[in-house]
Amino acid sequence: MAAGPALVATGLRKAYGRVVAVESLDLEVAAGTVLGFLGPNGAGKTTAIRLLTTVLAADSGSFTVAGVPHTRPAQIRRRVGVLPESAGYPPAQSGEEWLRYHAELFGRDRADARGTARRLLSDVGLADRGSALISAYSRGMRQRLGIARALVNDPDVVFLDEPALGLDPMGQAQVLDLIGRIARDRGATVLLSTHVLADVEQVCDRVVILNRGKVVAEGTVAEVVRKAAAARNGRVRVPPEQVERALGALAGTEILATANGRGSLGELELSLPAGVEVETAATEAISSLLAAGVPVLGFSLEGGRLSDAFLAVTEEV
Ligand SMILES: Nc1ncnc2c1ncn2[C@@H]1O[C@H](COP(=O)(O)OP(=O)(O)OP(=O)(O)O)[C@@H](O)[C@H]1O
Repeated sequence: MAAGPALVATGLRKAYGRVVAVESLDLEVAAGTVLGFLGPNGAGKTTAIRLLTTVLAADSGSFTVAGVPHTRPAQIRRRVGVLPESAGYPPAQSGEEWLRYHAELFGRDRADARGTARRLLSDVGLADRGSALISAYSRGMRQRLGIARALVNDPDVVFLDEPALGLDPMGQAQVLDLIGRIARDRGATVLLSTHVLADVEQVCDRVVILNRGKVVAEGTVAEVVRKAAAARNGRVRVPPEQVERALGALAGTEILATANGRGSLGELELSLPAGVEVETAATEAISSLLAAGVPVLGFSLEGGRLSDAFLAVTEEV
């Protein structure tokens, strides 16, 4: 594993004729990260992956993968693994034959290639199906075989373009588990392009959201949510006989509190006016309640979701 960031892109641009697919991509991804690479249809994700894996040449800009500059594409190809958006599989080969073939392409001798193929089949949960023809594999098995192929050269950076597309819930869970293990057990960096935001919340350390070929949000899931779609509503629970006193205490803060609905049970609904910073307001509300002698039995803010943040930064204006 190279020291330093796994991926760095600066001002990367690619146009297809008059369609600018990637306008100016700036990216820095620390080694070992599982990065969610998000964006609406046509945002430029697949094009960016093709650029970073040297399948396509950029119009301008520069990048490094595992410290290797884009001017050395052959060297980059040895350091990356790719599951393309629509991977093709030879139906008349077995999973093991196909993986062995790819291991040999990366220069392994026959015995080594066979060992690698068997180990990878086991890693992706296909150990007992290695000798079956790929044509007999389910879609989920094919996706896992495709991920195994992406790992055949023990890559530093693995690019997965929609790996769980079209899979049933069991297949999706297996692929997600596999992605987590690629980073944990191999120390590899994973760039995961997907539209399934719940998957991203589950496995990704960080996210990048692209829109119209540009990065429009970047950070941990929590950071992106906080910046783009922070919680604006919440609830506090106090002893029912303290509701009036609690309302009085909160009246002096920036949070708007009401005792609608479940007030008789001691539950107050809270809402934060636009522009009020969440952490500050929450701390102020709890301090005011405690200073007024009102016990706080529960306090929650309805967390903004990644999907809210995604819509906030990508919706058309
Ligand atoms: N080979 C091509 N020739 C012409 N235009 C292309 C080509 N490939 C992509 N485009 C255009 O470039 C833009 C970005 O496409 P790209 O496939 O990179 O987006 P994406 O974010 O991967 O989308 P999706 O989520 O739908 O897969 C789109 O407007 C698309 O129509």
